[in-house]
Amino acid sequence: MIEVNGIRKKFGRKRVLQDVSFTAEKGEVTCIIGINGVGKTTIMNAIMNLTPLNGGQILIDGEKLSKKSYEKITFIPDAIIMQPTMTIAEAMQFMADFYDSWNQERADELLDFFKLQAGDKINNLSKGNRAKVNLLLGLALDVDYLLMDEPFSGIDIFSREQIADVFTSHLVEDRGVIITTHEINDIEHLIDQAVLLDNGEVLTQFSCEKVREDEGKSVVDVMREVYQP
Ligand SMILES: Nc1ncnc2c1ncn2[C@@H]1O[C@H](COP(=O)(O)OP(=O)(O)OP(=O)(O)O)[C@@H](O)[C@H]1O
Repeated sequence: MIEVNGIRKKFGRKRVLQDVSFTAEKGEVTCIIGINGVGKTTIMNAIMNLTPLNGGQILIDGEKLSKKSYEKITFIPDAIIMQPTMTIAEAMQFMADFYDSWNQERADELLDFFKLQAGDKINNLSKGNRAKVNLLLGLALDVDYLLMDEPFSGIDIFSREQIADVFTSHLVEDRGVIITTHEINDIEHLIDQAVLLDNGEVLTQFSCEKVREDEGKSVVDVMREVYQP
């Protein structure tokens, strides 16, 4: 489990995270929801230990963040970081050379799943296919937790559906996934836990299935109540 306990972050005088706490379990997709600029990326960076905090702490499976955390967790940014002149096969080879946790079998399966051609140059791919390659490179790592910043942003409906399908497939399996979004509509069906952020604070965290079953509400219904009381 990833436990975010009361984290605080200031940039200069600006308080971006006031007191943020939530948990993300293995085998679940946890979605951090909030408008632009609310601090979602800052939270992801904090979990990856890429930004110093002004308070609070983050535990992964009960342990404080350290270099060892990177064996358990990976961050999939919202844009591909590979050289655009590389082919998909070259990008996969680069990852295989760099990461011990690279799982070639899963990478080949993902290539198939997303109907990508290994010989295609990243430069020549559509935005949707680039997003799929980006996801492939992250999902092919054998790590327990995957962090993704806005994986559906600016992608056409068909690519979005294919990307959504991977979350419910064995390719994500029992791993823990944290995604951020400011646009919940298309992905509501694949998230297990929702964390609603505003003004640098978590307004509420809830199980989407539980509110659906107990109260007959969708995530958007809860968002309306919380953001527009
Ligand atoms: N390195 C930085 N220096 C100064 N301010 C920063 C820095 N990084 C982020 N901020 C500010 O912190 C706030 C939160 O930024 P963050 O990128 O975490 O928001 P976000 O919720 O991910 O936004 P978006 O949905 O637009 O990606 C913003 O007001 C941003 O301008």
